[in-house]
Amino acid sequence: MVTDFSEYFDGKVEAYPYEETHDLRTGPDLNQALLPLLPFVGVWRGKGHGSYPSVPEFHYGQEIRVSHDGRPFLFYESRTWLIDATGKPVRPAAREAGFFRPVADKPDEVELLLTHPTGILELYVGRVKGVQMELVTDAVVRTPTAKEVTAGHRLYGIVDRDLAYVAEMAAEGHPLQSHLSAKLERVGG
Ligand code: HEM
Repeated sequence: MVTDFSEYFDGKVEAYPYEETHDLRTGPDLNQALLPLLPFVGVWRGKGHGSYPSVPEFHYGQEIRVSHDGRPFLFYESRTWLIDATGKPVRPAAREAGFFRPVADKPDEVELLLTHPTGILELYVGRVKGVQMELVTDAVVRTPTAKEVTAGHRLYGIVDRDLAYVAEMAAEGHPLQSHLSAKLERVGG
């Protein structure tokens, strides 16, 4: 095993040299394969509402960023925070990040790899129809300490220029059912 790396370091490295953007007016051209997913590129912010049989109803704020670097995939990240009845932040909540991958030669098909800091990895496959995207889990992988999430289903759509979605999950012995719904405004891109 190599333990002396000095021979690999022959000077300073510049910052990452390629541009990434959530704004279609700047940066690299959008890869042609991403055209069906174009409406989702941007920065989105809004409020959502959640529930589950074992969980009291909650409200949350959310920011989603969907960006590209010219290659045929989208980077996706979402941060959420619980809010009270007046909209005041209560605490940070779920966070997730991943990649949307269009399927070559099948413009209406998409794959999504999504990771959660709660020890869960979700692999979604889905379809894009106009400004709607429906995704179902093909696999869910969990660390030994994660909650028992076994399936997910998400429907995203552009509604009146906003990004709206509903998300269902099967977890902790409960069948697939609603956990989240939200509507987010475009705030960037
Ligand atoms: C907008 C994003 C989300 C928000 C704001 C949110 C919020 C919550 C809240 C407040 C709870 C109650 C327990 C707690 O306070 O932590 C909860 C429970 C839970 N959430 Fe979420 N969640 C989100 C997304 C997700 C996602 C994407 C998954 C699965 C991949 C997930 C899986 C779970 C599970 C397994 C539980 C526990 C259910 C049980 O114990 O029966 N959540 N969530």
